[in-house]
Amino acid sequence: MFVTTADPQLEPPIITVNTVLSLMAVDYPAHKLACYVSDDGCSPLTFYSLMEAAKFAKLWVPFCKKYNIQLRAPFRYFARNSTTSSGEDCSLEFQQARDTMKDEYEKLRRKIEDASLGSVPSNLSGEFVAFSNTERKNHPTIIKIMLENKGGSPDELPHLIYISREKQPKHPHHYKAGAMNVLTRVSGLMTNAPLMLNVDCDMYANNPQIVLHALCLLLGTKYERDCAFVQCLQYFYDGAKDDPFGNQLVVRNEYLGQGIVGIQGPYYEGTGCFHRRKVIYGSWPEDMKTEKKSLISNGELTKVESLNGFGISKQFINSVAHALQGNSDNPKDLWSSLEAAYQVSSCTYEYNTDRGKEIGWMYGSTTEDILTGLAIHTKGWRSLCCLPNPPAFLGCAPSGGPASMTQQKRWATGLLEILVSKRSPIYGTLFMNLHFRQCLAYLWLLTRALRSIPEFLYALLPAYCIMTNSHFLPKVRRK
Ligand SMILES: O=c1ccn([C@@H]2O[C@H](COP(=O)(O)OP(=O)(O)O[C@H]3O[C@H](CO)[C@@H](O)[C@H](O)[C@H]3O)[C@@H](O)[C@H]2O)c(=O)[nH]1
Ligand SMILES: [Mn+2]
Repeated sequence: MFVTTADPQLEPPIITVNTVLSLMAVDYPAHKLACYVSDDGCSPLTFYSLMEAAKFAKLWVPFCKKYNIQLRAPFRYFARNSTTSSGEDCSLEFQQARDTMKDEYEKLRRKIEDASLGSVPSNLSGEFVAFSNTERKNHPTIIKIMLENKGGSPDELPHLIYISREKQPKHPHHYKAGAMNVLTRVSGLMTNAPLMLNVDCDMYANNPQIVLHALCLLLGTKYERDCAFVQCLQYFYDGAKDDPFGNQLVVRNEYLGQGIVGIQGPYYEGTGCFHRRKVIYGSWPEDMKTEKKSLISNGELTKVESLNGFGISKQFINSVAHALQGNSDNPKDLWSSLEAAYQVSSCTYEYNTDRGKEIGWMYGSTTEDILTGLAIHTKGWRSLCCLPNPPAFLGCAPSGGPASMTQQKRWATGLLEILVSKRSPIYGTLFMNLHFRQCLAYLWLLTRALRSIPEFLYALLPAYCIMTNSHFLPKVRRK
């Protein structure tokens, strides 16, 4: 489970903390889960908040599981009116536990708030030493194992790991796609799960059974090739009524998103998505039939050319071999892979590899999600849509004009970049395995910026007609 955050000002740590808590508490055996938080802001505040959250999680997760709480992001759970909702335990014991939990959450919230007002921790010592003399865009890698699941007691929590990848002004960091690639490598070394869920820091898990739902889809298909990833369509909480800024993606989700399920499947939307690790490592659907035995012998990648893209870390390449073979090779403890994890998070690790071009999260567009999904569909993979009730994840859409406009501009630019790049869907249909109708669905999305011209002219038309006293619609005739 990957959570990305980039800026503690724009994305307040309390929101990230809630997302992490909701993920830590999902209904799934905890020793099979690990939560990795990527912090592109290299912020001691984010780290401090997570440290406090890890302590709170030890109370919160058992509480949620014991009383089968449905909403496991505390800020949303406690924001509802204080009377118990239907289906919830009414016993005195539960009420007391709930009140204690509310107090504890309030303490956590206050600590984080105080920390963001003052500069906490005031002296960067102890756990925080790594953050001294760091700048947002110029600092070495910081990896902190915050919780480790030793696989013993049933009450244990998933692993929780904090990563702030190395950044240097001279080296491109590729924004979120870069962060996702580092997360993929580090998690490959540490836990190497065959499936990866990624969410934005402001998207909490709203349905505690979501992992089970997604697994049913991923494992329920007859052939793996039928499903490269499972996308839970984006829904938002407290969105503005009637979506005046169009950023709740109603059309994309309700109509197009569900419509293309019948072709090759939904777009990858950047959040709320379960990916197969193999697919991210560049597997083709055909590989699933032949198992690609030649690539691997004794669990080691053999062909030199197949190493391209995975870099120089031997330990990482081994983990890739296991992932491609479908073996689980959970390393015994997280600490043993820490050194290699630092190596693969360096900003030069990807030089001379195919990362971002052939494998991993794709570089070259600010909407790396659509580009990555397109690259997967172009290889002939399908994807599936997961729409459980209640919705799987709920996110936060910008509620004001300027923020929405920045977001729309970024999306429009990113989509246009894909349209004119050599990875455009037209190329994918003509020369690769993208289905024709899927190509049309991508073109609808990618031409979004171009559509603004006729839309703008259409919007000007009424004003023009009023000024010139003409009309563009047929006149209603009255007798
Ligand atoms: O350098 C960066 C920039 C962003 N992010 C993270 O990426 C996510 C999405 O960024 P945001 O600025 O919030 O973009 P949105 O427009 O809200 O996100 C939508 O659009 C993005 C593509 O532009 C997708 O990646 C997202 O999943 C999708 O929800 C957030 O968790 C950020 O913390 C990073 O980790 N590093
Ligand atoms: Mn966002």
